[in-house]
Amino acid sequence: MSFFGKLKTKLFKSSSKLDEGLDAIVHEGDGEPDAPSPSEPPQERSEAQDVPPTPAPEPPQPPKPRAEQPPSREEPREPVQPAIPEDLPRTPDEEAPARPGLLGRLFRGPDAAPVVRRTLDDEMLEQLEELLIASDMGVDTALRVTANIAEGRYGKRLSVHEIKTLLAAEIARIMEPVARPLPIYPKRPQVVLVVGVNGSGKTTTIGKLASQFRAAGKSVVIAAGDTFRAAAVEQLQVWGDRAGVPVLTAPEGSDPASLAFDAMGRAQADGADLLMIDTAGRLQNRADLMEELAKIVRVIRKKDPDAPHNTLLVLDATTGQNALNQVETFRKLADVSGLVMTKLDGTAKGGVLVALADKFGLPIHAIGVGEQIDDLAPFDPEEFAAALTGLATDDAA
Ligand SMILES: Nc1nc2c(ncn2[C@@H]2O[C@H](COP(=O)(O)OP(=O)(O)OP(=O)(O)O)[C@@H](O)[C@H]2O)c(=O)[nH]1
Repeated sequence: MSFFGKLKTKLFKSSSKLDEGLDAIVHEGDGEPDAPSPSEPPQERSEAQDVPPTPAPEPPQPPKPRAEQPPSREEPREPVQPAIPEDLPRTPDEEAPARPGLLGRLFRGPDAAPVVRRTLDDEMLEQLEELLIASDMGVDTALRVTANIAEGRYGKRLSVHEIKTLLAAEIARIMEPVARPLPIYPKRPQVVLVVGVNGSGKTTTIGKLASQFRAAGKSVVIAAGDTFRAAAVEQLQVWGDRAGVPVLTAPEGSDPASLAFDAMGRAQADGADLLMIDTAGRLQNRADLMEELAKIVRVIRKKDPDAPHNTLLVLDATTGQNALNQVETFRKLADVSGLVMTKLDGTAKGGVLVALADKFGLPIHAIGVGEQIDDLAPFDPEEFAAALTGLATDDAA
């Protein structure tokens, strides 16, 4: 509940864009209110025959007590479900599902507005495609999603809620295979190399992950491998202090590979569970960066031939389609094993995550939904799809 509520709130911009767009599309066409039949509840209950057959609809949940209702945008903070793997200790309330209940939707009251529907035709499909492309889903993904929505429904009359339900199901289907927490191996230390352009949120993500692993009883060491930016090192130290994790640093301008080697030695000597290595993100000189990353990998392999065990690429959601280029670039620079998408809060570009999943199929380990230490959550496709399409907002109404 808590995470769903927060994501819903945080993804407000993305969902409102799709929300408003879908609303406009349905109302713009031949959208006519359906005559309410005596047996039909006032809101959109006839959708059941049109919602996609897979994935299966969520079972109805009882209505939540008032205190658990999603927060208003003004409400300051709400705990986010940790992004670390599920076999690590969790607090009980994290398991709570968050689907608003069928009853909640049924009991909207007799005064609810009549349902407006529009016939699904070429023009409407084109408008849907454009809307999805404008939401940063990318052309290929937008076309495929729209085609899937249209299949078997061409000529049928659909309401906004029905389209959102179909869209959310399509998005969740694309995202399902990539939603995987950071794998944890029995190997000690498990070395996690963190790469990404400057400002993407690497430092913050390392701090958040370190904090979550610490809270789960794991010992963590951080290496401040961006030795060219004193500010980056300082920032990492602040995050390390917050998380209660040692941060190994080296003088400005010194060789990051040498720091990584020392950090590996320290992590081994300490019996640390995890070593997270921050790296520089200067894409201006790709050859240098590639050599730097390759050297880090070479030296840590002297101590463990299997290291790094994970190479996390941190991407900033607010860069939209540019995130796709960054994945392509960093896959050439390093053996990227998974993604973390930051800054999904307050951006209208969340759709890029769908394009990334569709195009690369790389695991999405976690998403950043804020600047605070607990603002890193596991990636849940259904919650994300509901939040992105505005379905969550509907349900909460
Ligand atoms: N709103 C929001 N801000 C974030 C999130 N993650 C990181 N930030 C902010 O993004 C900015 C850049 O984050 P950093 O962690 O410094 O990024 P970096 O990749 O380490 O950048 P360099 O140190 O320049 O290499 C900071 O102001 C963070 O507070 C997030 O999930 N949401």
